[in-house]
Amino acid sequence: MSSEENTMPQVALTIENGIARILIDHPERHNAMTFGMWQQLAQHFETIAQAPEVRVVVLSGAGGRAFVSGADISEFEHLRDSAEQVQRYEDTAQLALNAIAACERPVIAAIEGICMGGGLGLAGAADLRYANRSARFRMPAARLGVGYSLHGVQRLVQLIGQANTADIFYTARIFDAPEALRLNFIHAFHEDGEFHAAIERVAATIAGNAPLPIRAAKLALRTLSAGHAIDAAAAHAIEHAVQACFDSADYREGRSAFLEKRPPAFKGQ
Ligand SMILES: C/C=C/C(=O)SCCNC(=O)CCNC(=O)[C@H](O)C(C)(C)COP(=O)(O)OP(=O)(O)OC[C@H]1O[C@@H](n2cnc3c(N)ncnc32)[C@H](O)[C@@H]1OP(=O)(O)O
Repeated sequence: MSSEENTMPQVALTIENGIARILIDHPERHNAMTFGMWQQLAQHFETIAQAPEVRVVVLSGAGGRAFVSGADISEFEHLRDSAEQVQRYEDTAQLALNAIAACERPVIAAIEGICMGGGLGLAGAADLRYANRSARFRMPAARLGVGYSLHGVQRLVQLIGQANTADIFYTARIFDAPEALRLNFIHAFHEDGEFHAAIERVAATIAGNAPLPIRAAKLALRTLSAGHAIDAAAAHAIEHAVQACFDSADYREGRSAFLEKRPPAFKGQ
């Protein structure tokens, strides 16, 4: 038995230098998400919500060959053989995906290798998606006979459009990183040997920027992507978040740093 086979599937969180790293760790199944892993993922976002020092979250897969290969199919027999069980599973996965979308800090999906099924959903819930050149993408629902939730389809439509979503769903074909970029699913891909450094650079850049304007922008983006008219309460919440930027010490720091030709040091206040 290899050391990989001894690992317990888990989702691990570490926080260091303003960067929260969430590692999907189930490499012997290409980081397939078990029911327990969806629960752990949601819990980590609760921890992050209570950790004001976090400026950015990086979501990645262990082992170097996969980001996430989707839901763990070996559990389907036990967890998805009645309508209630399917609903419970969907609700649990949805809770984790909503936690990513609702996180006030930007979430980066670092897609190294396989990104399929629920892995596409997971990456799609993040704010930013970067892949390595060897990454492979697929929406295999139609090859497996599994249904995909309305939210999941909606998120893909928002990212890659209705026609492309239909294409990748109906054909269930594998596509590569250049095509994922062309479809607008990812922002960029990097050569395999440069991938980790590229992720570190973007995470450090975001962590060094002022948190309040980022928070206000994420709130606005999230409200706009809800797909319905913005009501007065939502508009007020966004205006409030924008105003908080102008009232902040970081705003003064940003202006001073610019005028003094030095890098800014933001405190998130
Ligand atoms: C609402 C959301 C629903 C979903 O997400 S449903 C799941 C959607 N995902 C998939 O359908 C992907 C399934 N996996 C594959 O098609 C293949 O794997 C890959 C193309 C990703 C990789 O192929 P290769 O490199 O040949 O590896 P390998 O030998 O197939 O995989 C190594 C071990 O990993 C297990 N595994 C891979 N993906 C999953 C998964 N999603 N759930 C459970 N197990 C998985 C395999 O079975 C195998 O296991 P063993 O070594 O015992 O033969």
